[in-house]
Amino acid sequence: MNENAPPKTHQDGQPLESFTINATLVRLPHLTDYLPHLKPQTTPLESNHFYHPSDEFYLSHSDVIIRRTIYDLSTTSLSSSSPHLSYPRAGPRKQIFYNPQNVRAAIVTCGGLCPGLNTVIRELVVGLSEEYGVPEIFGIKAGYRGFYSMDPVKLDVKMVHNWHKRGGTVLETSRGGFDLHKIVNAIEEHGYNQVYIIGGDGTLRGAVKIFNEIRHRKLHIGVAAIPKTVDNDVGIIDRSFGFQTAVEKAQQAISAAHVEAESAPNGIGLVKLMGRTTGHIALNATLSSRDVDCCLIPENPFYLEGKGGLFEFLDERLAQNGHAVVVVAEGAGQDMIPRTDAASQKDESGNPVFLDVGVWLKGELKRWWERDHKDELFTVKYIDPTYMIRAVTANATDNLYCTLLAHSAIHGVMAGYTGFVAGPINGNYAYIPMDEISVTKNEVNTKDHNWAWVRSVTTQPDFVRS
Ligand SMILES: Nc1ncnc2c1ncn2[C@@H]1O[C@H](COP(=O)(O)OP(=O)(O)OP(=O)(O)O)[C@@H](O)[C@H]1O
Ligand SMILES: O=P(O)(O)OC[C@H]1O[C@](O)(CO)[C@@H](O)[C@@H]1O
Ligand SMILES: [Mg+2]
Repeated sequence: MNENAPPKTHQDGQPLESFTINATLVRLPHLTDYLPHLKPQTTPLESNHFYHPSDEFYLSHSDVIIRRTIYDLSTTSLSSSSPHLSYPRAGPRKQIFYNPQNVRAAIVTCGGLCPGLNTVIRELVVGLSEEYGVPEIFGIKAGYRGFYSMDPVKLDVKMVHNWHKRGGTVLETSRGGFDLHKIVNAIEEHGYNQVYIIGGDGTLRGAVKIFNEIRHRKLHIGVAAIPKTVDNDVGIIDRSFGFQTAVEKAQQAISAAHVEAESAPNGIGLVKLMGRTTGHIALNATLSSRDVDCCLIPENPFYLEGKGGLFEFLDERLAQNGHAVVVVAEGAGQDMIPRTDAASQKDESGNPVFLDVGVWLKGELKRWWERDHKDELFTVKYIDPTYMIRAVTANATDNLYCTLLAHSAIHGVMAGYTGFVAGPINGNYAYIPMDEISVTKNEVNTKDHNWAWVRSVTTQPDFVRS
């Protein structure tokens, strides 16, 4: 028998040419779970003269998106134990669970800025007003705390018409201030019956609590979240909005670092990029730039001294090329930086406050050169673009993405779904239960091809001590 011959069957004995996946449909919470007498009505899209809905236009329970599309047939059991999950496909439903005329919608943005926030707000307002004829839409100011401590802003289509051309969030945002009972009481008191929450992992954890409390109180209020994180650290979805814009913006900093480094004897250009606990921005900016000699991310701890360390690598690179560019994600190397100020280790949301790895690394590089190469010229130019990569207008791709996210969320809430997140899975828009997505984390997989590609492009060490 030829052991190298390709197998004819996979693990379950099915022929490789045709196989069956046993997928489970993830159930989304629906208003009728706790309001069984709620009656549906026909969507106003039927009579919207811009639409000519056919049966294919509408989606139903049977339209699903399978989460996982990549399998190794020789090792994966397709039919049994581990469930292959599928999610409801996002889009308009023929039957909705609101009279749009009675909808009072609230929109809130929480956490850090991200390119595209204003586009999502704009499209929520435009979609609710123009597709469904919703008369009352309110913006909650300054994140979660705004529900109970500030007056809302009434939003209309005219007001938001050019918001997609602005960075930041016109509604303002903040960290901290999550008080569950005050928030849900305020939602009830203001009569909001649809709540759209735009935010990252922390925001999603808060949104789950809001949804659970609303369900506990059996209120006719739909809650949808739209995942926002410039770090791209939310799991399940393909990527988060604004991430690509941030990667694009980071190119300017890397190019400048490269020019500075090239223009000096033994020049090092050091760029710190956002990425609290994940290195997606640093990784993607490195791969798209190709000027980078070494990319340091939290998922792949590095060290400075000795064999296989950063200094040895840079020594060789400077000897070869006369310059080098290092990109470091803000969350990398934190365990090596001396920390003295115990008081400010958490921000208002409870996130760890990081020490400046760029400033620290610049100091370490200078100390190293002074120690080992005292008589040779050397310079480190440190560029920290921080907020410049996120406080910008979304690019065209992200603007389109934000538009589709907002419209997906509206269709889902109108259809009675609640406690869900709208997001793309394998290029198609799906509804994902909030509690499921809130516990996921999208980290850089240092075992996959992308990270190997970074290593082969930069030829940097793997920082595994031998
Ligand atoms: N576990 C939690 N339960 C309830 N609320 C939370 C929780 N974690 C964070 N929040 C609230 O969510 C809001 C945003 O959280 P955070 O500042 O962590 O930003 P984020 O949503 O993770 O976005 P990003 O990290 O992209 O800036 C804050 O108001 C915070 O108080
Ligand atoms: O200074 P702020 O607004 O708290 O935000 C900084 C953090 O927010 C993010 O942009 C998103 O989590 C991180 O990359 C960064 O650490
Ligand atoms: Mg976060």
